[in-house]
Amino acid sequence: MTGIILAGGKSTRMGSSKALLNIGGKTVVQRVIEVLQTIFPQIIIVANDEETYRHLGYPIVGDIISGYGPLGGLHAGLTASSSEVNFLVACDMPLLQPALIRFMISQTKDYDAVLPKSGPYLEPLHAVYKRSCLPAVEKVMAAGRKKVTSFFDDISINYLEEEELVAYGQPKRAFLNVNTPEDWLTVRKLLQDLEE
Ligand SMILES: Nc1nc2c(ncn2[C@@H]2O[C@H](COP(=O)(O)OP(=O)(O)OP(=O)(O)O)[C@@H](O)[C@H]2O)c(=O)[nH]1
Repeated sequence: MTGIILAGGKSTRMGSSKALLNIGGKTVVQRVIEVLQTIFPQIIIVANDEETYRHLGYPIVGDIISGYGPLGGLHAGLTASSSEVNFLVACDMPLLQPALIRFMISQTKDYDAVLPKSGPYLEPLHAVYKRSCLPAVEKVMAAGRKKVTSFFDDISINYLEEEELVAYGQPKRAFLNVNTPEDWLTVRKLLQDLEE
């Protein structure tokens, strides 16, 4: 199994790289890696500025087709991966929970993807995608479609409701991501409280 970290974004709303925000001596992306390391023998970082992430010591691949946002990152990650089962995660989710991820992985049988829900919302950047998704991803990208969900009609998906997920952790907290300086204030406080 492989953990694929998406780190090819622009962090426009934050104004500086979200992945490199530091709290307690650890950056946000280091916190993502710390959790993935406990589960995945392989980790791939999909980023377009290799230098920023080289210090982390994991393989870095760039988008093969740029300008497609997280969908392009998924495409590059699945193409580089040698695993059937892949967990895709954004680089800005520092509160990941291993038990939740393990549960999601255990639900992959007979499906191309496992998508958790938070209330009515899908969490496509905290989801399992098998390599079997690649043809569908390539097809929508060839048609110029950029939404990360645009290939979902062409694959089989196991949707996991929040009610199922709460047995394995606190999904709302695990899905928290840091888009703006205000988000960072909230998440940083949460991390501080958890680590006190
Ligand atoms: N590989 C890759 N990852 C991307 C790309 N765009 C966004 N991501 C990643 O996808 C996740 C979600 O990205 P967003 O928060 O929607 O976008 P962002 O560009 O990082 O931030 P904003 O500029 O503020 O919208 C983050 O982990 C990003 O690093 C891309 O074009 N390629």
